[in-house]
Amino acid sequence: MDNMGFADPWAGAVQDIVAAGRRMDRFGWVPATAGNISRRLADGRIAITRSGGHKGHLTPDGVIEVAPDGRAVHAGDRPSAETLLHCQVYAFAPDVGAVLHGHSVASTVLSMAADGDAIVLSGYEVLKVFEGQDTHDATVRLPVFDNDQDIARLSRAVAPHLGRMPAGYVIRGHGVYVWGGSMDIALARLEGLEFLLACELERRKIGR
Ligand SMILES: CSCCC(=O)C(=O)COP(=O)(O)O
Ligand SMILES: [Zn+2]
Repeated sequence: MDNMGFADPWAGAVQDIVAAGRRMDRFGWVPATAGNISRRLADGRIAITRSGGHKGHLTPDGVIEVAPDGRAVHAGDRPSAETLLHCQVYAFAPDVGAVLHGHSVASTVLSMAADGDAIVLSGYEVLKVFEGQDTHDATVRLPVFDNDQDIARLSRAVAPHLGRMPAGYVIRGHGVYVWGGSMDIALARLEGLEFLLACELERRKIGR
């Protein structure tokens, strides 16, 4: 039995991914076929969404297995185009159990408007959703990487920064990557981060 009561851990991971997709869709973070979602099982297997489907309407068939190097375990399966970005987080952090990628309006707009290579979040109570933050009186730097259709090259740009990302990161004009020890933790971080980005967007609209 896993912690969700599933006798088959793979079925539990699939269910986590299907439910996460629905939740992200409710917030409007996975428009059209955008976004991708993965889960690492206790035995090291990685479950990830197939490329191209709507992540708010996933069925168990929309989730497939990839090896740690990102290749599909079963011939003919086409995993997310961004699988390498998930696998690099799992390789870097053995305690991570879920990785989420969404395309919200706030992350897309703010990353395109960012002057430098980060979005800076300061003074918000919700910063406490991130590991190591226990006060609103803090500044969290959300790194912004230039978008790249070459995902292997993009993953190489991200790699040196992975140890310094309490809130995940943003790809410019594209979306966010967030992770956590479990799917629930990853979702809570994504929700917290998206709340903060929405606040930042509103603040800039009113110019304060
Ligand atoms: C229409 S979104 C373009 C692709 C993308 O950025 C994305 O997140 C979804 O790609 P996937 O291959 O995981 O479906
Ligand atoms: Zn994407």
